[in-house]
Amino acid sequence: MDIKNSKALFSNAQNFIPGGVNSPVRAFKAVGGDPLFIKRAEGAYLYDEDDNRYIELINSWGPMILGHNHPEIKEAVIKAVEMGTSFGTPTAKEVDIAEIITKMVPSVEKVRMVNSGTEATMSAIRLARGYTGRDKFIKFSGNYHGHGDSFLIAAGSGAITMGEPNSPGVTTGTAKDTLLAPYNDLVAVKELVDANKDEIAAIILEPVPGNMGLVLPEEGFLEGLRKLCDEEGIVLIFDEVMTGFRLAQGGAQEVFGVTPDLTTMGKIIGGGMPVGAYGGKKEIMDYVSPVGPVYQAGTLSGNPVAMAAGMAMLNYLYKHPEIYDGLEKTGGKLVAGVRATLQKMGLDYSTTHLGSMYSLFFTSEKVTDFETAMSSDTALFGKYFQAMLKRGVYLPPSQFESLFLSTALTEEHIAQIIDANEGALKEIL
Ligand SMILES: Cc1ncc(COP(=O)(O)O)c(C=O)c1O
Ligand SMILES: N[C@H](C=O)CCC(=O)O
Repeated sequence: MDIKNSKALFSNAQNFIPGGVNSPVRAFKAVGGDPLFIKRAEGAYLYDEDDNRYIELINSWGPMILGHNHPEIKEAVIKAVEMGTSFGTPTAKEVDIAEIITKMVPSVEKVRMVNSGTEATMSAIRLARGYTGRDKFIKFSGNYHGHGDSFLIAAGSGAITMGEPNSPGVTTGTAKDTLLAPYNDLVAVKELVDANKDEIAAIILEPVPGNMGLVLPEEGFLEGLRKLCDEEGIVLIFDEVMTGFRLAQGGAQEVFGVTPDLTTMGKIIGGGMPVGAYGGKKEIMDYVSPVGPVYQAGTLSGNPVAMAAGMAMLNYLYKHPEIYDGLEKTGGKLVAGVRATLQKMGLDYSTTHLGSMYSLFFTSEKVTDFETAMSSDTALFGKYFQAMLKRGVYLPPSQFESLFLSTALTEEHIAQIIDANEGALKEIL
């Protein structure tokens, strides 16, 4: 595969951008080789600067659930740009998007738009603290909530991939208020709550973590957290930046039937533009300024072009609920094919799957938390990644990221990915 243009760009980029990238995992450090510079994308494909074509299994880290350059989203963005790119005033589009979000995610009675998932989680924690008058919160090892200081403690995603789950630069003062529990371990959470009686403002979690690879909640875990939060006056925050509008219109909370107090959103909500949001019970959301005392603001929040993209995406998903069954079937076929190959080759690697999210872990342990995810052979994953890339399939460049499928994938693409998987495993083992 000729990637000389990508190589030249990466070499020059390193002169001006730390590591040559604007987000660490993109640098391919965990899988070796040079990152590909992407020129354009259409449907299920990415095209790099050397005009190589790849079947897409990241989809911009989740947002592109309808594949790339979907005509309805493209048209909405072009129309919005023609009206002006930013006003810094309220707009009709913000009301429309807030209304549709509350319809799709009924636990969200009021919502505030921000510019990224990171802003959404930072704001939600501040709100929970302001509302309860308590300082501490519980997060789960290997869950990732963006790069806010108080979340960069045993963080997943790029933080594990780069070997920095606890980032330097986070003060001891900040870190002391972040309490850590193992994901899926209700007993450990109860012990933490007992040891910090009346001091915990919130429990925040990815209800279905995708940032240590895909991990599923065990039966009763989410329900147990809900009950505990009710008993202890703790705000339960589902970080649905990844799972929101992806696992169902109403996200993981709809799939598992557990209702959080606050929800953080991002990715799909912006249709590919930089958008995040946090919302939930009216009573809590009315603590946000200018109604309440908890301050949060943003020059570009509710940006009209971003809102147009997000609205087109949400409208499409709202009108086409059948896509979720379709994505579940596509995911099911892909994972069945991969499992069949593993069985045929006598391999006991672990797979996880839910709807349009999927992971293959290079470990024989059942992956249920950070510790079991970390038992994966990351060097082998790196070889697998390169072998898949050579076969025209673009995976997330880290063992600790979920794969994301889109509606643009056809049966033929799935068959190609299953073949590539078999070829890649035969090459590396
Ligand atoms: C669950 C989750 N929360 C928060 C974030 C942060 O979002 P962003 O990268 O848009 O800041 C991400 C992804 O980065 C995420 O996957
Ligand atoms: N896993 C991260 C968000 O979901 C990936 C995005 C990034 O770190 O660039």
